[in-house]
Amino acid sequence: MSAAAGLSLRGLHVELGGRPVLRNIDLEAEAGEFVVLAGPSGSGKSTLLRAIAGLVPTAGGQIEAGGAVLDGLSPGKREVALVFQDHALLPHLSVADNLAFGLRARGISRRDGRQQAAEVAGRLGLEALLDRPAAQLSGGERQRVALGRAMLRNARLVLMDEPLSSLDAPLRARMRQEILELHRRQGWTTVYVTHDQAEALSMADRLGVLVDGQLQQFDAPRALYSRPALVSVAAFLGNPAMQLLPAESADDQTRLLGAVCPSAPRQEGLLAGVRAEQLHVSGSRWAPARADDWRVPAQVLRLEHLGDVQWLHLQAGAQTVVVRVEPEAAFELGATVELGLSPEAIRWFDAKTGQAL
Ligand SMILES: Nc1ncnc2c1ncn2[C@@H]1O[C@H](COP(=O)(O)OP(=O)(O)OP(=O)(O)O)[C@@H](O)[C@H]1O
Repeated sequence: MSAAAGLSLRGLHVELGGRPVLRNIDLEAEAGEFVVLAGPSGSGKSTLLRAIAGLVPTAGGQIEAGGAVLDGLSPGKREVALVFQDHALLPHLSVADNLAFGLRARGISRRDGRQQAAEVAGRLGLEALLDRPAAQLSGGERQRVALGRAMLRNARLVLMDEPLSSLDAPLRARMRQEILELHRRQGWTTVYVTHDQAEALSMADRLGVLVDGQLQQFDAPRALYSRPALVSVAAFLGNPAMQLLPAESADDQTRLLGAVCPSAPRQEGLLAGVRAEQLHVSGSRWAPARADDWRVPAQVLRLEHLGDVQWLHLQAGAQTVVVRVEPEAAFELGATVELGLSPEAIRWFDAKTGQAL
């Protein structure tokens, strides 16, 4: 139904209320790619989508989709579909009328509009609901209608702004798959905004992390997770995020990552990034201590039991760290355990610049 199209942003700059909200954004997405944009609240994710759609003015840079420059085109001329978190449906209109909404403005007759709406409803499993008012739909059904609208928009590029955030967890997991299948079937280039870690890591072909209006890193999710280029990405991505331990400061910290880590780079002002699943602890089956570990005694501060996993919070010198252990592991509060770390698991950062070494 829709032609595939890539997206290219070059030096994109947006100011709102006299303040820069997006700064010098460069991003190239291939046609058919599923791009996810993640980042803390207020980092500019929605603004970036709105700028691509032509809903906020840009103060510099260029936006190209499918080889066509979009700057200067009105939103209606951009062939871009937007799917919002609240679905933007008209509650009193039927599913059919919601789907067909906007087709009339594009010169499509009422009869053709209804026929196209019925076809799309069939593909989304909504055919039995065509006459039902949108207000009487479940969250998942509403989400499907919003996706159906994007399909009817005949869009080259589809922008989704936290489309699943109002759904409960099991439905969200199912809709993730539905959205990915639809994206592939339709040949869309999709830019998907979320602050959900699981969505960002599992859905993206490539993932961009925005912090404070700047695109920090744009790469495959696995690369971002295991090799963050910046402290800002390390500190955002993953649940829990990468733990950043200062390597040079108080005596205790030096003990953790100086004396105990003989091959640590001899440089001041470093941060050692480690993930909870890369730390080892005596008494755990999932995270057993290994022979070549650097080791340090640590005290059990707290255990967080989440059903399928436990997070063990430890105090090691002045540092608190979290280790992932099996749900049945038993640790006594206040007990001393041995915390271990394989030197090769560490990702080193320059504390001043935030850059990975
Ligand atoms: N119309 C506006 N006028 C002035 N500032 C705005 C306007 N809209 C957004 N902002 C500011 O721009 C920044 C980015 O907002 P944006 O909604 O793009 O962030 P976000 O990353 O999508 O956040 P969230 O995850 O909370 O939705 C925020 O500081 C916000 O306050």
